[in-house]
Amino acid sequence: MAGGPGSGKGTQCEKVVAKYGYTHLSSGDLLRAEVASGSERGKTLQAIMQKGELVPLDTVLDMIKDAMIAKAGVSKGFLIDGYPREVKQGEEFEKKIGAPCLLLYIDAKGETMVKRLMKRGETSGRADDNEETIKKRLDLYYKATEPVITFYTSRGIVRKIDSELPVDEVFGHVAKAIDDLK
Ligand SMILES: Nc1ncnc2c1ncn2[C@@H]1O[C@H](COP(=O)(O)OP(=O)(O)O)[C@@H](O)[C@H]1O
Ligand SMILES: Nc1ncnc2c1ncn2[C@H]1C[C@H](O)[C@@H](COP(=O)(O)OP(=O)(O)O)O1
Ligand SMILES: [Mg+2]
Repeated sequence: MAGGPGSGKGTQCEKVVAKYGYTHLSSGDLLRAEVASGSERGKTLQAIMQKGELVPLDTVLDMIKDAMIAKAGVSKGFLIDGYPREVKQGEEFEKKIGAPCLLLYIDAKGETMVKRLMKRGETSGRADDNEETIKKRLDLYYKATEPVITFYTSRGIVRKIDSELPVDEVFGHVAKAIDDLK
């Protein structure tokens, strides 16, 4: 699942898991867990995330790969949230793991994403949900992540979902895209 910061990826992933039972792997959650562990590596990651930048490709890909291996025997399928964030990440994923069958592109306007993140920041406790970092994350999204969507569009696996709608309506479209796979 791809989309800008605050577009609603996490919200939709939770609903997909409830309905389909896929294994949800969020690169952001994996990174925040490493930060919460208090490790040296976590400290380095925290500094990068607080600035709204991308962490090194190898770090995040290794984390996803390890999480996938841990669940490989019992998973009904993997729902990956927040990865790839740049074309190179997609290429490396395919070399090391495999090709995705569907890319759900959760699309909201820039101003909507900013509003949602400012609101989320009131309670999230996330170091990156502040005005300055949000702006940087959004810029980086347009620069680095939108090309990922173009790349997979040329493969014919992208389903673009309008995320300006209420959560349940967005989910209706997400579920339709997943059901169309079957
Ligand atoms: N369709 C929607 N309409 C209104 N608010 C939404 C919608 N989807 C998500 N939100 C809210 O926007 C914020 C960001 O959503 P989240 O799922 O955390 O996005 P992401 O994981 O893409 O950053 C959350 O506070 C969430 O409750
Ligand atoms: N695939 C990836 N590559 C590099 N950095 C990543 C990454 N996924 C997450 N990060 C880092 C940088 C992001 O700004 C931060 C938060 O990610 P996130 O939780 O997926 O954000 P959001 O759900 O708000 O879009 O973690
Ligand atoms: Mg999220």
